[in-house]
Parts: sequence; C-alpha cells; structure tokens
Amino acid sequence: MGRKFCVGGNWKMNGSKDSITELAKILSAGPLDPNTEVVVGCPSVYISFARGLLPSSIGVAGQNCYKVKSGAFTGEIAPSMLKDVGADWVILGHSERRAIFGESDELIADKVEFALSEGLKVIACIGETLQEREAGQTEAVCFRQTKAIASVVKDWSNVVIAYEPVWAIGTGKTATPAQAQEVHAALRKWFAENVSQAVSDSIRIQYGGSVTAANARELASQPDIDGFLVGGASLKPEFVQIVNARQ
Ligand SMILES: O=C(CO)COP(=O)(O)O
Repeated sequence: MGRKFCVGGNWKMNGSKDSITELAKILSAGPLDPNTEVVVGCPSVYISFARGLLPSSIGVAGQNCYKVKSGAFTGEIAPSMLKDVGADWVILGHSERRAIFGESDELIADKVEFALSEGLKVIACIGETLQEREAGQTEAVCFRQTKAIASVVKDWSNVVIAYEPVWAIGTGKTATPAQAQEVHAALRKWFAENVSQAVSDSIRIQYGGSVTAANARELASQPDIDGFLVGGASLKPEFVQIVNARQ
C-alpha cells in the first residue's frame, strides 16, 4: 500500500553522553534498511549532542513539548526549541505522560496541534491499560484517544500513530501479532469512517510495547503494522535488527 515502514526508538529518561556516543556508532554502522524511516526520541538536553553524532538519515524526536510558543512555563520546552537544537519530530501522548504526569486527551490534542503548526512531525501515542482491555474497552479507549487527536489535525502527512497497549510497555509481555493487528485494523477502519479513506490508507500506525529483535519480524509481517515505537530495545544494538525487520 506504499506506507513507508517507520521505526522509532524512545529512549525515555535514559542515556548519557557516553552511552549516546556508543549507540550512535552502532546506528551509524548499521546497516539500516534504506526503505525504513528511523527516528530516535532523545531526552531534550541531549538532542543537540545526538544530532551531531547520528547519521542524517535518522530523525531525532523530542519526547514531549508544551502547547505554546514561549513564556512563564517553568520546566517546559517549546516546539521551536526542539527544532532549534536539531529535532524534527516529537513524541506526544505517551502513556507515561498520560499516567504519571496526568496529561489529558485534551492537553495532548493541544500539544499535537501546536507542534504540527510549528513544523514538527508528531508520533502520537494511544493505547489501553490492562484493566481497560479486560473490561472489553480496548477499541473504545483507542478510538476516544484518537478522536481527540483527530479533532485538531488537518494534514495527516506529518503524523504517525503509535498504538502502545500499556500492559505491554516495559513488561516483556508483547501483544501477539494477531492482537496488535486486530487493533491496528480497527484503527484503520476508524480513520476510514471518521477522517477519510485516503488518510486511512496512508496513515502509519506503529506498534509499541516490548518489541525486541526476537518478535519484530512476525509483528512487522502484519498488514496494518507500519513500524514500531521501541523503548528498552532501542538502547541496545538489537535496535538495528528491529529497524530491519521488514528485510
Ligand atoms: O513505551 C514504549 C515505547 O514508547 C515501549 O517500551 P518498551 O519497548 O520498553 O516496552
């Protein structure tokens, strides 16, 4: 269908100059499948440093940003600042932002809208908790989160959706390829019915949650999985194999 496979690494609050230097060497050596778009989500204080070491083919993302240009918002970072230090993407709405920092659908939508308007590309994260899955609410939760994001997006070409079931994040409990495919297909149908067939056909939907070199190939073979958002394994040499999962 012509959707370019897109693999993101989300380093979360990990790393140092030393470890980023090592990782950049590994990613530079690759080789990385040229048919896969690669982005790494870097702690904001290291973006400039990482950008200087990574090959230009790898995009760099912030892991959060605020919803306005500048001002009295102690501790916050503006999209223009991320761009200024070398990021071209931002990850927004990660479940850790939602759960630990109390970010609402509405705040995330405001951030997505502003980041896009400032010229950043956005990886927008959604996903249900275990409790929600067990209560049969997986689709309802994912659709509600997606709807909030969709309400502010006009041009979808700079948006990637990351479906990350919260129960699979950092737990070693990966969704099975069938479980992930089921939600990805449901999301694509949601886009066809609520946005447009063209966006449904072109939007890239990543899977995230305990992706490793060992499970990436089978997940990548699913028709509606267009890439990954990788946490723990993105800090390791196996990230190269995950990037190359479609080869
Ligand atoms: O949250 C994630 C990526 O954003 C997934 O994390 P893990 O790959 O460590 O489970």
